[in-house]
Amino acid sequence: APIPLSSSVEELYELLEQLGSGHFGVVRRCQERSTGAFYAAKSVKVRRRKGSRLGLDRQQVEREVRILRQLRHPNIMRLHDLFASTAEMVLILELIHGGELFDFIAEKETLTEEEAVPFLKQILLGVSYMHSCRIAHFDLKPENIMLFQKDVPHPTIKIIDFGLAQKLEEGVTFKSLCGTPQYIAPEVVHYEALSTATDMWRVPLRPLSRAEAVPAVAQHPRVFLPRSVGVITYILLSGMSPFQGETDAETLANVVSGNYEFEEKYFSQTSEMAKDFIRQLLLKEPGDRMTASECLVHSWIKPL
Ligand SMILES: Cc1ccc2c(c1)c1c3c(c(C)cc1n2CCCN)C(=O)NC3=O
Repeated sequence: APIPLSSSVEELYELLEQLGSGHFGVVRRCQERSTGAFYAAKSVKVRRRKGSRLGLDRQQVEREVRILRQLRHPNIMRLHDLFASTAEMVLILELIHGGELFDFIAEKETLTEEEAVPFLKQILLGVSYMHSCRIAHFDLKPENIMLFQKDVPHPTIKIIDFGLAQKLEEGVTFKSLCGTPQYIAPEVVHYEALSTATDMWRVPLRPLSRAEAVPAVAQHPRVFLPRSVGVITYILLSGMSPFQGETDAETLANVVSGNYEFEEKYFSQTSEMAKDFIRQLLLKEPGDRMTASECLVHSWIKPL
């Protein structure tokens, strides 16, 4: 019998329980029939017609796939297979068992510096690799940082969900919707040049809907570092968000003014090196922030 040109995902994979759903679509555990191996199947409804509101833009999903195909790093989830039909696309992804870093912190309240540094080092390795490929994630936040397994002494970090990622072409300015800026970076608010730093400046406000996305001009940036590693570090060590205000407006004002502090109540046990690491990231001027590689050799991350 002729080999079918394109088979449906169900022919090759048994779809199992739902693992999560959100703007990224629906994620289910699945098992490859031929090998018995388990994966995550992320199915995304794509628009049938240009103008329709339902589903995501096919180009956007195709961009995610193109980007995932370029990335091969132990701290970035792997794309295993892809199925596309007129109504939906199914990405077969590496199955990550340990859940979100966010939940892991929630269980522990806060992490000691000894626990936080190994996580941050892996995030930085994944981020610096992605940025060296000139790829910006544009939606990096604790929900998108998962643990490969969690009940092990040294959990492996996996960065997931490149649904909003962009390839920063050499010298090319591209306009892009900065997706859900759950963390409004100062440069976004002021419509200044965005870059990989913007990709990472992330202050966890309340989850905003995609509709609240702020159009942003992402320009060809110098590849430098994101503020969000600073924010994520602040949260890992204190359980608090540095710019959180009573209302989103207040949080935004704090973000734009760049004012935050190390409250004694939460930081009395924190080392000067850890605070210096955070200070060198939570800088308003994107160009002043450490780059990922600079972070990796900061005295707090790289012991002498
Ligand atoms: C065990 C488990 C539970 C929830 C999962 C996943 C795995 C998961 C996975 C992925 C994505 C993009 C989202 C996922 N979600 C949705 C929540 C992500 N923040 C993925 O790429 N591999 C996963 O295992």
